[in-house]
Amino acid sequence: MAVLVTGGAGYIGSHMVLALIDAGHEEVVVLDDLSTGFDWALPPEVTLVRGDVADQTLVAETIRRHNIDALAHFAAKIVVPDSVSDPLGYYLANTVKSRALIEAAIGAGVRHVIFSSTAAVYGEPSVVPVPEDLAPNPINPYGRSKLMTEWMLEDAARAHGITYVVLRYFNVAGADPRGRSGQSTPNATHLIKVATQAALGRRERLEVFGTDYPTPDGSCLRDYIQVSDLAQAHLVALNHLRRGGESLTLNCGYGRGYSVLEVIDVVKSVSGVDFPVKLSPRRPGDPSRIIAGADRIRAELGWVPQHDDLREIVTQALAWEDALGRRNRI
Ligand SMILES: NC(=O)c1ccc[n+]([C@@H]2O[C@H](COP(=O)([O-])OP(=O)(O)OC[C@H]3O[C@@H](n4cnc5c(N)ncnc54)[C@H](O)[C@@H]3O)[C@@H](O)[C@H]2O)c1
Ligand SMILES: O=c1ccn([C@@H]2O[C@H](COP(=O)(O)OP(=O)(O)O[C@H]3O[C@H](CO)[C@H](O)[C@H](O)[C@H]3O)[C@@H](O)[C@H]2O)c(=O)[nH]1
Repeated sequence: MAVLVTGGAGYIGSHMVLALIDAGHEEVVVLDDLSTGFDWALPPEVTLVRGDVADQTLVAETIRRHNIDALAHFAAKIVVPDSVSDPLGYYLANTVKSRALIEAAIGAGVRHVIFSSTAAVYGEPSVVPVPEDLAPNPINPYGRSKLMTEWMLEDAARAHGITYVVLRYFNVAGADPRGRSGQSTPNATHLIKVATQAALGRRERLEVFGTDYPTPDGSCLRDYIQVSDLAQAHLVALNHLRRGGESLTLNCGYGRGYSVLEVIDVVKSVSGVDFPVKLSPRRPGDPSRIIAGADRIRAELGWVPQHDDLREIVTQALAWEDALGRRNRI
């Protein structure tokens, strides 16, 4: 039995690949078009199939050739403000292409699917921390594009007798503690990544998007989950499904929120650099606060996070950014 990881050359997918290899998993096959991912992020024992998740012939051939029983679907477009300016591009990448992938995968015999969903499906939640059974109400095309895929997967699983785990990630950050992978996307927009670049002098300054939100310091609150902890959540989800466990939808977060200004303070403190910060207007599509109700995944899967510490997350992100800068100069 082998696992197909779509988007495995990307930030989170590459950590899933490392987690599978570290756990001694059989064959790991990555399907990635390298649009935002990097082949060098993959260990040599992994098979990389370069292509599009919507190429049904390629998907079916890959699944049959490698005897794949489980699919972990990470490939997507992921930038919330881009989804506001290019909604149809996001519905194509995240919804239409996922439909094609799910159809081809089920047709070729895949039994289990783990899907990378997002806290963005909750929109501006009425309850914080957000429980999984709160009715989703996304406020941007990114969240809607992912929610539609959740629904397709749920319906297709019921109709075709397969099982799935939908993982709704909150804000993913940090890097592999052994320094093998991290967030490498050029022009990335994620707060901790951008702040570490400012600390290392690779950006002139950091902009804070909105200081008039109804939060204690006026900036947005987010629940930052360390990327290897998140990869472990996928491993336990995979084991659950292979043992015959039922389909589940689970939040992935620590259940605690930090404001944008608090995150900046931690990055300044860890790096020792007082980089310039500009207070700017709100960014389109941003909810004011989003924090995970984090109990269900622990109860259902026995997931135990190892890196629930913002200073550790920032330290890893800084180390990765530093190494990436040196690598790119070579
Ligand atoms: N980063 C976060 O904070 C966050 C939060 C919630 C959910 N997610 C979800 O996690 C998943 C992974 O995100 P990431 O941060 O690793 O992003 P990423 O951009 O680093 O990785 C995406 C990978 O998918 C590949 N890809 C994109 N479209 C493809 C296609 N059509 N065919 C084949 N490969 C394709 C890219 O080349 C890249 O390697 C996404 O589904 C995203 O929606 C991310
Ligand atoms: O330079 C920056 C970058 C971000 N922010 C702020 O920091 C917070 C976090 O922003 P990110 O861009 O890091 O992350 P998002 O919360 O927008 O989105 C992330 O988490 C979501 C779930 O909460 C989605 O899953 C999405 O894929 C993922 O990018 C937001 O309030 C944003 O306005 C800034 O102030 N300045």
